Amino acid sequence: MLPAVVKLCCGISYPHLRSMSGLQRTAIAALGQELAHMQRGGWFPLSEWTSHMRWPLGRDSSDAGRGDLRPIHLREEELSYVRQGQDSLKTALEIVEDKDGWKIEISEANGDLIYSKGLPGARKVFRLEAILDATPEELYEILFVKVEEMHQWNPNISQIKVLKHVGTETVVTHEISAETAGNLIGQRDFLSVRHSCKRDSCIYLGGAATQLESLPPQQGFVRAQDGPTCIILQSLSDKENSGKTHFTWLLNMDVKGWLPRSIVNQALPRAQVEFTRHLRMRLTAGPAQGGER
Ligand SMILES: CC(C)CCC[C@@H](C)[C@H]1CC[C@H]2[C@@H]3CC=C4C[C@@H](O)CC[C@]4(C)[C@H]3CC[C@]12C
Repeated sequence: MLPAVVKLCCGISYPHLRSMSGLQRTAIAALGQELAHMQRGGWFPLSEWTSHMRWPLGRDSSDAGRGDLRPIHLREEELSYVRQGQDSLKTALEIVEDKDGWKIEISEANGDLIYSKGLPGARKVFRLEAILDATPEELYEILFVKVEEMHQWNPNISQIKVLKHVGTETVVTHEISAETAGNLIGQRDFLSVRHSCKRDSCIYLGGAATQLESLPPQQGFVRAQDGPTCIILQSLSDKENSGKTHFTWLLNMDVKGWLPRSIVNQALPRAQVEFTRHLRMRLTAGPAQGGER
């Protein structure tokens, strides 16, 4: 019965589907994938993920500077990374947008503020709020598009590699933090799915730990987990702040290993302060090696 109904619906909607573009096409391709999956006997409730297709992929998300040509035949594995990315962003935004229970952890002389909050399970998350002298697009370029260059301007990161691109909004990355003098936690590696989404005057970056068969935990490294995490880049339009960005960053990290919680809870907000300091230096100095900003 269900396949017959689906066939009937497809017949009726075929002319409309042909004229669709951008996100609509991706959504339809995703639906096609799901139906194929169901047909192969791997049924799982559609509603579990269709809710994410509408959000946070808003009407603008297809144009984060990347045109309209999108792969419409995502493989199931790739689709799963897109879903993980969207889910991480959604979960992280829920944490950030819940106004209860935040307390100021660090207040910097330059106005940057870091708040913290305990989540169920005794984990503490940190939220940095800062104003940066760059547009959201410039920051998106530095933080997402050129993520592999991050070690050039941030000595706390020793390497970031993009292992997989899924469309233009989702990547799987392998990150290795540096063994720096001030870092009591020691070197870590991370395997993360990172997802971007543009809506109105905001660009959102989400991320969470993921798995990749070809990159199991590496010998000699403690694999930490970053996320669900997000960065919100909100364009400021008032007179004195025009061209600037309100930068919100939720750090939600399980550093793993055997470490006293008090050490971890001091190191994480400090890592945020450091990160922002280097980001500002990158903004004033431009890229480390040639090229235009
Ligand atoms: C304290 C120790 C364990 C870690 C210190 C380094 C931390 C601060 C580093 C390690 C990996 C880094 C992340 C690597 C990749 C991205 C994706 C990018 O789009 C936004 C920044 C973001 C999210 C980085 C934020 C800073 C980060 C979390």
